[in-house]
Amino acid sequence: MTSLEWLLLLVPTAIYLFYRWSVATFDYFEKRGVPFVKPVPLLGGMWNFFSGKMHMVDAGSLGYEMFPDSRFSGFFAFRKPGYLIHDPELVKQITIKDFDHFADHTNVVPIEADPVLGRALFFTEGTRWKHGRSGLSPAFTGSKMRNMFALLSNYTEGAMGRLVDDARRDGGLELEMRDLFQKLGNDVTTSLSFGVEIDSVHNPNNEFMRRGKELIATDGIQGLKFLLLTVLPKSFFRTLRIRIFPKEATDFYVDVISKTIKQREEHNIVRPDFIHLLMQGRKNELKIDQADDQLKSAGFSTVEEHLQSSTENSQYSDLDITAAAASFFFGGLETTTTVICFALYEMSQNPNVKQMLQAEIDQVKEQLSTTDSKLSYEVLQNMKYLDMVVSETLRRWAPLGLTNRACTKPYTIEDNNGTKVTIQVGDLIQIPIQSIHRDHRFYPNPYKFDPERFSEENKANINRSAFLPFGSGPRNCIGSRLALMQTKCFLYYTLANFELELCPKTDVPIKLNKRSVSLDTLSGFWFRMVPRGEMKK
Ligand code: HEM
Repeated sequence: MTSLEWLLLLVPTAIYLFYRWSVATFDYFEKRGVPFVKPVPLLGGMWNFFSGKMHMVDAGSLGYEMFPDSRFSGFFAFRKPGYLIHDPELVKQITIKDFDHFADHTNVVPIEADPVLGRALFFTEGTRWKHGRSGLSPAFTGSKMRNMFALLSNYTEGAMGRLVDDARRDGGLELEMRDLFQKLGNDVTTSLSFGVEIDSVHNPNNEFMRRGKELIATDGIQGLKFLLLTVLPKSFFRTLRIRIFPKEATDFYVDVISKTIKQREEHNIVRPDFIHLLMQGRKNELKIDQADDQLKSAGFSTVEEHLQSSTENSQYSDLDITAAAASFFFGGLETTTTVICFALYEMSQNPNVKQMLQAEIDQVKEQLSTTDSKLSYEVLQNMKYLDMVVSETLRRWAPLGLTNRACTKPYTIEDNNGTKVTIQVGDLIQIPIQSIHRDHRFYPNPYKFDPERFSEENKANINRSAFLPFGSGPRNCIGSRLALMQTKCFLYYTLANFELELCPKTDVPIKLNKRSVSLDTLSGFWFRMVPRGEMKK
């Protein structure tokens, strides 16, 4: 045969074999009698996201809408089959009671590939995770949050004061809220996690802001790597030494942490932040406080810690401390910014909610000024309407609309029609937080923004298994208290200082950016900020 004839034979054969390989797993659910979302060759259910048809969370939760009567359905992440768990009681069983069958998240980063991300809690597995979680959890208790509150509150009060000055000087400010609260969140996280104070609103090009953006990027190549972590074997990243975070960003943070620790040790500096707590941790001095019992709740949405805390033998290296601090950035910045932006947007559409919240804030301000005191952690936590608004925002606009688990021990589940299947080690599990939060069976009129759902009288009717903004079980969000404290503090000072008017640049109703991995809008959240008492136009 001539070369051309070989080519004509081999190319179609290779294409055919590749096609057969790409669809080889697609009979997985049919064989097991599980309803499933029809996959597209090679991409599986990801096609709906890659083609721009759906947001990643909607594409991943499609089975929930398609099979409302099933407790679970099947999906394909590329070629890999996975189960979407619809029934909140089954979610609870998997994440709490039978946690030892689903102890890991699916995206595990080997430390040989990425020394920082591989040590960050969300991306660790097995004993490394257990050790890390029980060591870190004493740093997130109510008393530790209360000790950090002054740093957070003083910064936020100062930042809002500077914005009021800017607005007075310029006759109002027109700002995009995601950008603004990312800067404020970046400054707070840098202060609490790295012990450094910055002002990113007035100095947006500072290195912490630049590096912080690199850390949290979930688009482009970094985003693709995160996606591939779910479906490719860990050995792929380990063998090829594929980093997720850029090396320069990692080196920058390790250097900052090492210098800060050295300086604090040399000069006996104590600052109530995470570095201090983690330094205590490595000396086995980080303990649960007596006050923690009373300060357990930071509001309706707080999740409980399931593991026994322990800092015994926490041999934290500077790299471990850097990884913990970086993971707070990664886990906390986008998520808290999202809640604040959507809360402000919803209040612009529901002026009665905004008025009630501002009335509560004004009352607190008044009480504080008569006793000449400052806002405290306890006072903030006692603000009932603020808690209702934050809980409803977390329900309506859950920042992480999907979370996952990897099966670590075989597990049998049964559907309403009696079909039983055994989930095998390594199989993917997705938990559709957003779909559950928007299901009329749990929340009547689910698309209505209605903080009254969480009022004293009504909250007893909420099915706690169907409220999952911070996930569930031992792998729930370790930072829920910090997230709630920061979100409430930002909202308090924003609404205490400003009237916010939505600008025409922002779409109403809001249009989501389907290409974004996080919950983001196409046109941003543009508001005109006018200092209170100066409304004009
Ligand atoms: C409103 C803000 C936040 C939301 C909605 C949120 C939500 C979540 C969710 C849904 C999970 C997965 C839970 C699961 O799989 O069951 C998670 C995990 C995690 N979050 Fe958050 N989070 C927020 C803020 C924060 C903050 C401020 C921090 C740190 C300072 C943080 C650190 C983490 C970490 C480290 C994990 C992994 C825990 C583990 O695997 O053991 N998050 N978060």
